[in-house]
Amino acid sequence: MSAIVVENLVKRYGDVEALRGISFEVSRGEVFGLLGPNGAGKTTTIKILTGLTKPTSGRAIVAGFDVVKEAAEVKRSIGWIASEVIVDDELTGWENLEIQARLAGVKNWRERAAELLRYFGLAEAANRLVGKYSTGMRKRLEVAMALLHGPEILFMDEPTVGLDVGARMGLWEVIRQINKDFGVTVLLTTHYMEEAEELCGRIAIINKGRLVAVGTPGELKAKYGVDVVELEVSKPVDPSKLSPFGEVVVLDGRVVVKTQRAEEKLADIVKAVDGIKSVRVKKASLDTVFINLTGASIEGEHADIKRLYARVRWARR
Ligand SMILES: Nc1ncnc2c1ncn2[C@@H]1O[C@H](COP(=O)(O)OP(=O)(O)OP(=O)(O)O)[C@@H](O)[C@H]1O
Repeated sequence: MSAIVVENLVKRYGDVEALRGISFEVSRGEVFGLLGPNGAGKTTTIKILTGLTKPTSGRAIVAGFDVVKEAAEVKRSIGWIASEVIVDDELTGWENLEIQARLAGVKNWRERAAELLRYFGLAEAANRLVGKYSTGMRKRLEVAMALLHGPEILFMDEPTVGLDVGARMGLWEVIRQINKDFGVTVLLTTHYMEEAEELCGRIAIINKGRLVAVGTPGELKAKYGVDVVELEVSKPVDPSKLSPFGEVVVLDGRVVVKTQRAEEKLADIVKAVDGIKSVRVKKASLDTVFINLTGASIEGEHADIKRLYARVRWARR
């Protein structure tokens, strides 16, 4: 049986059509990634699947239960980790787990909490204030809290945003381990292609509320991979000068040329354009699949920090 079935999901917020009819399935035991540029509808999808908001139309079945008609059963079957901080710094790890147990109504939680703390290497730190934990320890505690009631499916909305490289890779390892050891199905959203490629068996790419591709990283690269030449320009560009080299997308201050064997064409491409400030060539990869399908470039670290602050502000509202 599938862990998640999404059928023609539509979500409107007033005039904004956040989801325009998306459908996909996630098998039990999969690590499945939802990828898409800002505003694509990733968070909206997760909110519907976790029962935080209702779809305008369409249907979603999570762990065998309808997200609208059987919301309580869905809640019991899933765990949810947001990118914004959910642990309380002024409590110990153990106390955080206790609060989670009470919120989720977990009986006999003490044994399970002790087992999870051991599993995540936090047993010795259990009675220390979380404010004194390292980032990696906090993340492991968050995962322990989400697993306390024994969910079948774990939803993670941009789980590694704002983490440094070490903590990010540590969390990847945790996700792989819990998937293997507990058989938990994971649906995560991410902006990082590397993360999707490292972790996800299959990936769905969403753009402007529509699902534009789904498959394993290998399948997506074989089907949609292109070389991308990205030019940063100081003057407007006439796209017809670049069209002999491939498909041209003109963005704000940037031009993207989607092509094959980019290295052979680079000299001619550069000659055809005035006012080039910088040139970047990306060989076919999941990055270029994403650019090809969404026209969006991948966000850099700077944008990442801005996103994190925006999310923390949002979480505090
Ligand atoms: N509560 C809301 N009210 C009105 N519009 C909303 C609301 N929540 C989301 N939207 C809009 O719906 C669209 C999809 O948003 P969503 O947060 O699902 O995208 P996302 O892919 O998660 O983006 P991001 O990566 O930036 O978080 C956006 O246009 C957004 O502005």
